[in-house]
Order: sequence, then structure tokens, then C-alpha cells
Amino acid sequence: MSTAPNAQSPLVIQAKGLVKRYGQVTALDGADFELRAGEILAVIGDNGAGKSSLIKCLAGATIPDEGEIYLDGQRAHFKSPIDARRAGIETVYQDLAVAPAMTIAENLFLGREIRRPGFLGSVLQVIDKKKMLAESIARMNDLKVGIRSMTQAVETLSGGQRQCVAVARAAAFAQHVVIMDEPTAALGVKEGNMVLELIRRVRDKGLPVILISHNMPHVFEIADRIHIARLGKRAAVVDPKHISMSDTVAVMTGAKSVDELPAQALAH
Ligand SMILES: Nc1ncnc2c1ncn2[C@@H]1O[C@H](COP(=O)(O)OP(=O)(O)OP(=O)(O)O)[C@@H](O)[C@H]1O
Repeated sequence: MSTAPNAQSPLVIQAKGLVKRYGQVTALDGADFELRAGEILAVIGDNGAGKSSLIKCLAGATIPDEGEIYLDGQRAHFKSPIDARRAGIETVYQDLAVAPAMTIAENLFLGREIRRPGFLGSVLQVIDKKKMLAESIARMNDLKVGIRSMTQAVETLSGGQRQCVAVARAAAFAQHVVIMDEPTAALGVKEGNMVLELIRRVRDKGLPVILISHNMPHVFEIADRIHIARLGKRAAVVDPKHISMSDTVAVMTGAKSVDELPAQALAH
């Protein structure tokens, strides 16, 4: 198990002064961001606070108009999600990019199929289903995702199990960071807890996690630190062990200013 992240943990991702405008709307208005090694960082904020825009910049899905992004201290210039993926950042989007009719093993390797040379050598390569199946079993076992058969179609799984497949896929391929957008939305209590457990295991495997969520109990249960987005900026980063849920929501909505919080509520 990894040691608890602290103020000395290295910054894995840092963003400074991100600005993103969509016509007249300023979605990001000088947003800063820091993700530390070994942590689950929740990103919360009211509707329109700029959470998705921020995460899209970090995942290469949006190019900021201004500002800088650093990965392990090196300036990153993501022009597409492929650039971010190549840099080891995997994202699990809310709308779950799983292919329901395909098997779990096929879903895990979708777009990254393992191939072996075909009869024309490297020209016509054949998908190595056996190897993909063995790898899928190993990777799901590694994350302790209890699924009976990797050859069953994803459409036969419950919502929670499907979400676990999506999270496991991201965790299996991410070298650096996993970003999750509302991974427990639309799940029941038991299934939500199953996904939260999996997210903890991803962190404990050594991958820091950025978790966007509107679910405050989940955020307080799982986050090491909470980034509060407000009006396109970072309003504060708070420590869930030293701040109440109501104070967190008050900062998020603007009912309370950061200056009104006790010093220990702020995370470093
Ligand atoms: N592609 C777009 N075109 C135009 N406006 C956009 C676009 N994407 C975001 N916006 C606007 O930018 C602002 C911030 O949106 P964003 O989706 O980043 O916020 P959010 O915090 O993720 O909100 P929510 O919780 O509702 O998803 C909003 O006013 C939104 O309408």
C-alpha cells in the first residue's frame, strides 16, 4: 500500500492560470490545479463552475486559450486525447465508452488489441484473443474485480460491474494518472460502494486519481483532498478530515469565503 500523500508528495500534474472561453462564456478564468502523487483528488463545484472544462484540458480533449500544464514538472502541450494518453493519462467519461455487445476482455483491449504476426508476417497481424483473455484475467484479478467470466458480454453486467470494467481498463493502461468523471452517478448504494472500493485500489496501486463528483458523501468517504471549483477558478483545496460537508458546500456555492475557514481546513 502506498504511503499517505502529503505536502511533500511530488506534483504529478500542475496547471497554472488556465483560461478557456467558448464565445461569450468564460468556462475557465485563470484556474490553477495540482495533483499530488498517491492521492485521490476530488474536484467539486456547482453546475457550470468549470470542472469538465478543467478536466478536458488535462485530458487533452480541449486546448486552453491561456495557461500552462505540467506533467512531472515538464511542460505538456496536449493537442488531442491521444497526446494525453501517450503521456499516461487515462480518462473514464460519464457516458462509459464500453461496447455492450463485446466481451469484457475485448472491451479491456478495445483500440489496443494485442496482435501476433499472421501468415504474411507483420503485414497481416491477427488479434491474439488468447493472450488478451489471459491478460484481462490478470489485470482484473490485480484490481480484485470479481467477475466470473471475461468472455461474457458487457451488456450482461450490472451498471456497477460495467463501471468497474471501464475503471479497470483505464487503470490497466494508465502509466501516470486516472481521471474519472462522475463514476458513481446512476449507481445504487451497493454498486457505488463497489466502484469506490475499486478507485481506492487504483490509488493504492500507485496511480493518482482525479475524481469529479457531485456526490458529497462519496467525496468525503474517498478523497484525500478536495479541489473546489467556482466561477472558472480554483476557490480552495480543502482537507476532508478537517472540514465539514456543510462548510465545503458553503465555499462551493459562495455562501462562505475561504477566509472564514479555520486554517486546518485548507489542504496543502
Ligand atoms: N462546448 C461548449 N460550448 C459552449 N459553452 C460551453 C461549452 N462547454 C462548456 N461551456 C460553458 O462553460 C461553462 C463551464 O462549463 P463546464 O461544463 O466546464 O462546467 P461544470 O462545472 O463541469 O458543470 P456541470 O457540473 O454542469 O457539468 C458553462 O457555462 C458551460 O455552459
